[in-house]
Amino acid sequence: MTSSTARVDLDGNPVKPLTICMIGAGGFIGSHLCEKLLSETQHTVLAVDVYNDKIKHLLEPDSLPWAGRIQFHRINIKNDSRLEGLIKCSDLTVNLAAICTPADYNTRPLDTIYSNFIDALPVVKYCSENNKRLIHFSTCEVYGKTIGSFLPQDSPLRQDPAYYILKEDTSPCIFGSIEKQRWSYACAKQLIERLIYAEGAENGLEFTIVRPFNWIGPRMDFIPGIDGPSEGVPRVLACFSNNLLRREPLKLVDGGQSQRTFVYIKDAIEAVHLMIENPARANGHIFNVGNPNNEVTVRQLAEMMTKVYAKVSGEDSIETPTIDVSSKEFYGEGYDDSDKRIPDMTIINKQLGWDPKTSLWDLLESTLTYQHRTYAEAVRQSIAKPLAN
Ligand SMILES: NC(=O)c1ccc[n+]([C@@H]2O[C@H](COP(=O)([O-])OP(=O)(O)OC[C@H]3O[C@@H](n4cnc5c(N)ncnc54)[C@H](O)[C@@H]3O)[C@@H](O)[C@H]2O)c1
Ligand SMILES: O=c1ccn([C@@H]2O[C@H](COP(=O)(O)OP(=O)(O)O[C@H]3OC[C@@H](O)[C@H](O)[C@H]3O)[C@@H](O)[C@H]2O)c(=O)[nH]1
Repeated sequence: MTSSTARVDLDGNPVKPLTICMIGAGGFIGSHLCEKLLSETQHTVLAVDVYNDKIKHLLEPDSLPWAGRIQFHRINIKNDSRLEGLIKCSDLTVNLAAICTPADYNTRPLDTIYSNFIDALPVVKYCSENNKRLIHFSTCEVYGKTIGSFLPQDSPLRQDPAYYILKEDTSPCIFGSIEKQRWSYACAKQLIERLIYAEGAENGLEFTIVRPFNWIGPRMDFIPGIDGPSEGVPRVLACFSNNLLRREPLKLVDGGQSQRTFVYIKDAIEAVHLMIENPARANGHIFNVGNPNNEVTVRQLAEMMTKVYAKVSGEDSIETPTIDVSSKEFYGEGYDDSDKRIPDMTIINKQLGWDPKTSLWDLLESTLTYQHRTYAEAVRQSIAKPLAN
């Protein structure tokens, strides 16, 4: 539903309709952000991406209530002179474009570094030179490993939040050695954060940096062999969904001992919406966006997804629901992992009053219902095909 009433910001001031240049709009987060902005605001989106499959439902047909408020520009930001013009005619640029799947970090480190640092440079430059506001997507991976992970296994300090909670303004960024190429992504993201921060300090760039902590939900990544390459390795939600759809054991990398906090995409998009409409509260800040209450080990995530999938599909789970696999076998040489990621929420709570709401069980239930509806039949057919030939 398109809102017709005047919107107000958190301080009661009217929000005027903005033109937003959204780079990477065709991806997982971009598709949800486009949906939100089109259905609940009067803002206009200039959607930039090389793909538009995930936002096709927003672009066609012309009779959609928001027709005229979204334009798709098929642009590769690596080499397209149209980008500056789009940034110039927008009030705000949101940059989501990146290679951001861990399977690429150690196997395509050059592409990863170029995508996350070099390709983002012109975006920052055009915003700074044209006095345009920038919301840039970084990552929780900039924190790397926790301080606690370097303590002896039996140290009581490991239980002390001071050794593991990740705070925007005080936590260090702790990466592995250079040959652990996993950190190519985090390091590139860290450097672009530092560059944006410096543009703010020296040239007055109005910026906000977002550090997402494992946002998950419908349309995340792809199902290998269905809407992505058969040999592709997406992020964990899609890997486990693929295993469940194919009735294969879920693969636990190095025993699935790493811990993550997962936040529902729809909760997280609320936070970005608040940043967009409250520049006075968001400018100059780096925000963790995650759900500290949804922490699990990867093994626990696998177990919960198995239970939820059985419920939503009506199929019993297989006899051996998980198997262990080494990280070398799964990701190849140079993989390394973040041990634990709990976001401190003080800053976003104080500035924007935002809190995540959805429990892990509930967000998995709605997400796996979507995965089942969207993919179960296609997977069934792809499994049946080789037998028929
Ligand atoms: N999803 C998460 O939990 C998460 C966590 C941490 C950080 N992030 C960051 O958020 C951003 C968006 O992530 P996502 O999960 O939506 O990923 P995604 O891969 O679904 O979306 C990224 C989009 O950028 C586009 N893109 C990449 N390079 C481009 C280029 N050169 N020109 C034009 N378009 C290009 C891709 O086609 C894709 O549609 C990324 O910067 C990522 O690093 C996401
Ligand atoms: O099939 C799988 C896939 C993944 N995993 C494990 O599950 C954990 C989470 O894996 P993800 O693929 O979601 O990736 P990570 O959480 O490590 O990094 C992500 O976090 C933040 C973003 O910047 C990126 O989207 C991505 O780098 C890792 O410990 C990984 O080793 C499995 O055990 N099995």
